[in-house]
Amino acid sequence: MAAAAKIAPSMLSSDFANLASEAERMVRLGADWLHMDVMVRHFVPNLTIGAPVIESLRKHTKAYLDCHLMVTNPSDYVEAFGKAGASGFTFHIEVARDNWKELTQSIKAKGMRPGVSLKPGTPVEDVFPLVEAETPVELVLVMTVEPGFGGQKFMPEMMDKVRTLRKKYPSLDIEVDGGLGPSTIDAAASAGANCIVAGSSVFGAPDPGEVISALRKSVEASQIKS
Ligand SMILES: O=C(CO)[C@@H](O)[C@H](O)COP(=O)(O)O
Ligand SMILES: [Fe+2]
Repeated sequence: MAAAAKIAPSMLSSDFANLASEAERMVRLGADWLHMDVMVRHFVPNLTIGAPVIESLRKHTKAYLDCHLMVTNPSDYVEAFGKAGASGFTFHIEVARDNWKELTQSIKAKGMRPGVSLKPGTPVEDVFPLVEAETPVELVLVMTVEPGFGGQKFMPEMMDKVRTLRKKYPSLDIEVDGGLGPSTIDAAASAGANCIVAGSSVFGAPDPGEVISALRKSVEASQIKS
């Protein structure tokens, strides 16, 4: 069975001063997940949010908090994110080549769904062992921009990675992140992505609900065709 469509507005593009009401607005407009970008000025040159913000937001929403950790030491964050109420914990393979097994197990032990992400320059084969492990990751996040900032241009050449993953793992959650919106969604959806992160295209739209439903329609239409 096809993995269900999950539309995940990236809260990086929201009004951080009103995070709880922005989250509530996204859920009301049809978001399935809320994508939370964690950056601490190493791995990427930007600074966003950490566990205290997840903990505060959790008090205001029951939504699935899809946490994308762009940090060099993800294992140091597992305990705090589990306690804070994160739902998914996605780390980068580039910084977890030696400890991904223990890391995945600890994420699960703390009650979160483990995911792995790969930067544009990282070959897709690098994540196969994690999907096939005894304790597997449950989501692969294919970066479609260089991580670090919202509002960048979608890299269509990353769709080969999505196609490869979808062919090999028919029911895996495959997430795409970076530059997704109404003009790029068909490429990602037809390649087989089912979890769609979208920041600037949702928050910058006059009608964010319309964008969320257009993203969902494209994923569902591609699934019917395949
Ligand atoms: O992880 C990242 C950036 O590193 C993303 O989640 C962005 O926040 C997506 O923003 P848009 O490209 O959709 O504006
Ligand atoms: Fe992200």
